[in-house]
Amino acid sequence: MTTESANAGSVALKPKQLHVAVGVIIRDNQVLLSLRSKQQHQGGKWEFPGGKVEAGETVYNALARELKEELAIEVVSAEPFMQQAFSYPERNVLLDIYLVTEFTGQAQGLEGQPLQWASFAQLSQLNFPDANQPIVEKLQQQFM
Ligand SMILES: Nc1nc2c([nH]c(=O)n2[C@H]2C[C@H](O)[C@@H](COP(=O)(O)OP(=O)(O)OP(=O)(O)O)O2)c(=O)[nH]1
Ligand SMILES: [Mg+2]
Repeated sequence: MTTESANAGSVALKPKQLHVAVGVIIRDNQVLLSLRSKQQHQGGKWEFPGGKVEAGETVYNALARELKEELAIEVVSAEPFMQQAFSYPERNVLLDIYLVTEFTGQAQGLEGQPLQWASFAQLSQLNFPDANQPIVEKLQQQFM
């Protein structure tokens, strides 16, 4: 059930929360990042690839679908890492973050987006959406 339908009919509607499946794709101690296009929300910033969970979809399935659509990779193995809620002035997000520890295929920016592999230390130097700060910190604590 989406947040919206769960709240349908209630008096005080909660702000809409967008559920997002996010993949921290790790290979050889590096993480795959994708540049959000200028037209997107939080455009021009680096992201961990992923996208919105659709109605009736598991987070894992959403993650696998998005990584195939955006990067042409097939998830073989992924595990939950953390959840991060964040309120931007214009929307509330719930990031459902998975570690993608095994995948097949060579990552390409299928939507024309630049990609880069970054070390865990390099993550501190890059511009991410504000919601990502705790994710970067936890990754650095765990993997550096
Ligand atoms: N994928 C991703 N989204 C993030 C991250 N950090 C962060 O705040 N977000 C936010 C930005 C967006 O508001 C939302 C993701 O939505 P999106 O619009 O990119 O989702 P999508 O891939 O389904 O995109 P679209 O087809 O609607 O263009 O989550 C992140 O690291 N990765
Ligand atoms: Mg996306």
